Amino acid sequence: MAEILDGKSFSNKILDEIKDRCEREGLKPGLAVILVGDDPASAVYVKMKEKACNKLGFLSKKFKLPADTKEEELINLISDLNNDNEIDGILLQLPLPSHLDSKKMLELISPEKDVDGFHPVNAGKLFTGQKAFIPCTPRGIIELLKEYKIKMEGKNAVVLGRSNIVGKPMALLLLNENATVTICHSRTKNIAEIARSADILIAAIGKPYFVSGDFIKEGAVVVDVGVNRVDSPEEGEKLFDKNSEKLKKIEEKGYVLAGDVNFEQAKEKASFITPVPGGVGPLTIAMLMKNTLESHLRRRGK
Ligand SMILES: Nc1nc(=O)c2c([nH]1)NC[C@@H]1CN(c3ccc(C(=O)N[C@@H](CCC(=O)O)C(=O)O)cc3)C=[N+]21
Repeated sequence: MAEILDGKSFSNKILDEIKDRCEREGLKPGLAVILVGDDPASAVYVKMKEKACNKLGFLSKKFKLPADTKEEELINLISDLNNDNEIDGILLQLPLPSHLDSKKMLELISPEKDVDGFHPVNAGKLFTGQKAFIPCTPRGIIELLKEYKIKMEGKNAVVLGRSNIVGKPMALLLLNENATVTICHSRTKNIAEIARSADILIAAIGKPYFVSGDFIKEGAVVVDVGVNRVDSPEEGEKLFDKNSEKLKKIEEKGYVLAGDVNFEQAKEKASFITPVPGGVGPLTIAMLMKNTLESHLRRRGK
């Protein structure tokens, strides 16, 4: 039976440390969050980022733009924020409505304020091993593994998923920690078999419960990045056990979060596992705050 990697408690510890430091040193980092359109999940995430800012005493500026925002308006806002001295971090919440080109918009954010680490300059610096803003989710996972003293050096790490936001930077960070890294994706053959070779398995594919128990080697460390919303009872019945709490949640809340990993099956084989919710998600927010503090310090030459 696996030990839980408690991302929620660890992220609270990180947030407390940031808060203490800001109070001690009289720091007030500023984060701007841009939300375009009215995707309900995005609204929830943006609210969580605002809450974290308030808790830490950060300056928080939120920009809620309508779904039909013109490219030019977004360009102007990003440009204003690049020049706003109170702002240390700019986060453009993804996904954007389809008429806006997210690659193009992300490139307009000053790399010095790119606390998401999505700008090609930061991605390139990570690639070449220079100091850079590291994308929050993979950074949080590395810190979580270190917190639990999980050795990465020489271990077989398998990353499921190859996105620019999680999979690719995750693989590079594990490589930096001297793991032997394999990346699997939608065209990979024998994905379960490759996953079973993993000492450390990172699931970042975005399909609820894709990773079943037979993807997992006995004693593996399993990190679940999935935050899939399951909102129909029919889909819930296919995924979860009849008497699962998750089925009740769909009725109560209208949806429930499911990871990429079938937690009930995986926990029987893994040595450590992250839950969903309460695992990687909260760490993403904590790392965003950490990146924003670091940006603030750097911009002030500290
Ligand atoms: N520019 C940009 N940067 C992002 O970092 C970004 C983004 N766009 N778009 C969407 C994804 C998703 N994301 C999450 C953050 C926190 C939780 C989180 O804290 N989840 C809680 C539960 C939240 C709930 O109940 O819905 C948990 O897992 O315990 C999840 C997901 C950041 N993202």
